[in-house]
Amino acid sequence: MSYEREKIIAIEAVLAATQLCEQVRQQISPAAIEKKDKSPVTIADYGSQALICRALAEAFPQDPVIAEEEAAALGSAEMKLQLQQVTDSIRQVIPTVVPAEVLNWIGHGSAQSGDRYWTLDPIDGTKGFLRQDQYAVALALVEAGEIKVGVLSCPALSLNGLGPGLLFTAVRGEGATMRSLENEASQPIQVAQGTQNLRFVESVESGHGNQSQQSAIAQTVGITAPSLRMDSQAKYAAVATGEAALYLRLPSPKTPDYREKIWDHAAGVIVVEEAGGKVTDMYGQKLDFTQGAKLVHNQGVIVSNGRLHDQVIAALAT
Ligand SMILES: Nc1ncnc2c1ncn2[C@@H]1O[C@H](COP(=O)(O)OS(=O)(=O)O)[C@@H](OP(=O)(O)O)[C@H]1O
Ligand SMILES: [Mg+2]
Ligand SMILES: [Mg+2]
Ligand SMILES: [Mg+2]
Repeated sequence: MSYEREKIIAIEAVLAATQLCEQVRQQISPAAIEKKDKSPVTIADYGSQALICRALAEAFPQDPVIAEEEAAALGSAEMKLQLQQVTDSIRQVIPTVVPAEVLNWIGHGSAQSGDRYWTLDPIDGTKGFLRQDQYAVALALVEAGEIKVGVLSCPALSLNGLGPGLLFTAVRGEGATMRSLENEASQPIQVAQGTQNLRFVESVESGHGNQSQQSAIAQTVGITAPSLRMDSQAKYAAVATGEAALYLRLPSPKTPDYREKIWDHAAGVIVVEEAGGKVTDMYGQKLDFTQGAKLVHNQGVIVSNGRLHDQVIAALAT
């Protein structure tokens, strides 16, 4: 089956959401709102989710969407001002929009599961976004547990003389491409082929991984250079383009029972796989996208150029 229409709609929606995020970011300091789990969310996270869910609901009304943000939180009485700000940010794209519609669109992303579903992280790396650093808008289509389409926008990323502002797209069996956000011309991308000057990427936030174990494993497989620390699924883009050979995300000793969320990975996974790389959990198992919002059957995420993969899994087993 061809996924041409899905790809076109997904790219268009992610580009519109990216523009909204960049407009909010360019205001001197986008404000953080604290969620129930103490993690930050901003006007732009909600605006991005509203725009993308609206586009998906219109084009693919039957498809469930499993997205990060919840409408209930933004719809509460004490969030009236923030809901108005989200509505205002969307007004530039949809002049007639009213707050109730915004909540409906965000709520469209609250599906729990589906055989065919979309998964969306409206801003991945919200902490990076707030620091004016790396973040991503990440959208993927999953069918029967297999990721079929991934679109990943990295508005603050520059690579190979392109950017800042890159868009990565992958369709199962068709390869992965990269383009500038401004220019439609795209080029195929490929993971690192050689064995020289290899680097690895990891999260900026030490609480999202195990940095000491990550550097020990990298050294065991011959990577001696210090890690490249990056927020968001921009780390997957770094591996997919050969900028890094490995992305290590091992469970943090502070949150050993944490299970990864599907929207933090799906788009990045297909971009890396279609660029010739490999993604598994820390035990070498495939990530299982059939269990709803969380990767309940997996722990840790290992993303590599393929070549290094077995060595990393072997090092983790000892
Ligand atoms: N304990 C723990 N372990 C692993 N992952 C966690 C944990 N807590 C949160 N998160 C998720 O991390 C997402 C951001 O990951 P990053 O790798 O971009 O983190 S970092 O900003 O570079 O530190 C972040 O995504 P966003 O909320 O979309 O920013 C969270 O979903
Ligand atoms: Mg978040
Ligand atoms: Mg995320
Ligand atoms: Mg997010």
